[in-house]
Amino acid sequence: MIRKMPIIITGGGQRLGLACAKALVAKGYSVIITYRKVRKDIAALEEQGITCIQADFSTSSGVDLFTTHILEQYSALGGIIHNASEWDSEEECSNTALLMETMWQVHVFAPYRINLAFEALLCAGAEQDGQADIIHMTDYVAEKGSDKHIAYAASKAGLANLTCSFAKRFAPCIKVNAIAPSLLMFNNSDDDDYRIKALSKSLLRKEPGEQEGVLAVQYILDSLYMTGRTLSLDGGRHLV
Ligand SMILES: NC(=O)C1=CN([C@@H]2O[C@H](COP(=O)(O)OP(=O)(O)OC[C@H]3O[C@@H](n4cnc5c(N)ncnc54)[C@H](OP(=O)(O)O)[C@@H]3O)[C@@H](O)[C@H]2O)C=CC1
Ligand SMILES: Nc1nc2c(c(=O)[nH]1)N=C([C@H](O)[C@@H](O)CO)CN2
Repeated sequence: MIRKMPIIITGGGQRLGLACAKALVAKGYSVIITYRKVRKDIAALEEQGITCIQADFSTSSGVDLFTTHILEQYSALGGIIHNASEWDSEEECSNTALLMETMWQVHVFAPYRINLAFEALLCAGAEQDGQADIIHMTDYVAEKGSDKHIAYAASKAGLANLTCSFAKRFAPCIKVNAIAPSLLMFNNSDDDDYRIKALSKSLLRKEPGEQEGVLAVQYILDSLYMTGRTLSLDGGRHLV
């Protein structure tokens, strides 16, 4: 069932967020994306009728600016997909206090504040469409930890926990679920050795691509009976 109410995708300027935005608008959804850096795809998205809002969630004021803008412009929402994310490691960032602050800010503080701010809009959307959705993009390492991305993994664990709390708080009109990929797509900067090692971590040994994440989003949006749960997209990594 296609929602009439707009769905917000944060971090929609590239990769998974961009793929989700294109897939949903192609199916007839009304889509809003947030982006931080101005990228080549933004103009094309606007031509497709996608509302593109610049937002930086690395500060509390940046989150407040975004929520205020949406509350002024919209009276109902069909959903929000918290996809925006920084993937920084302790190796790359010597200031580990700042690293943990940033990870927590983007992956926990921002989704927490945005979910609370948009509760009434999402309930109004559920009145129109029959249901509304919050989807948190977490990560396999939220459960298992990561020795190279400690702050990142901890913040994704915090986001995973928000899934349970908001599912309880917002039921029955808003479903709240998570998607936990292990590997969806590499970054251009990933060298061959890194790629070979990453592929060997799962049973299926493949880089599925962003469409694997798009499929999971579509499943959750279509589901009538899933909330407080996580879809794991990990190629059997938990059995290696
Ligand atoms: N790619 C993968 O294999 C995996 C991905 N995931 C998760 O899936 C989701 C999508 O992954 P992927 O597409 O690779 O994500 P990206 O690394 O491409 O990040 C998505 C977007 O987040 C935005 N973003 C980063 N920091 C901020 C900020 N402070 N404020 C606002 N926006 C911000 C970026 O915007 P800009 O570029 O404009 O700065 C970027 O376009 C993420 O949550 C990720 O953690 C989990 C496991 C594996
Ligand atoms: N925000 C991001 N989070 C993650 C990314 C990414 O590119 N951006 N990539 C991964 C890796 O794919 C990792 O799961 C395996 O190499 C994890 N999170």
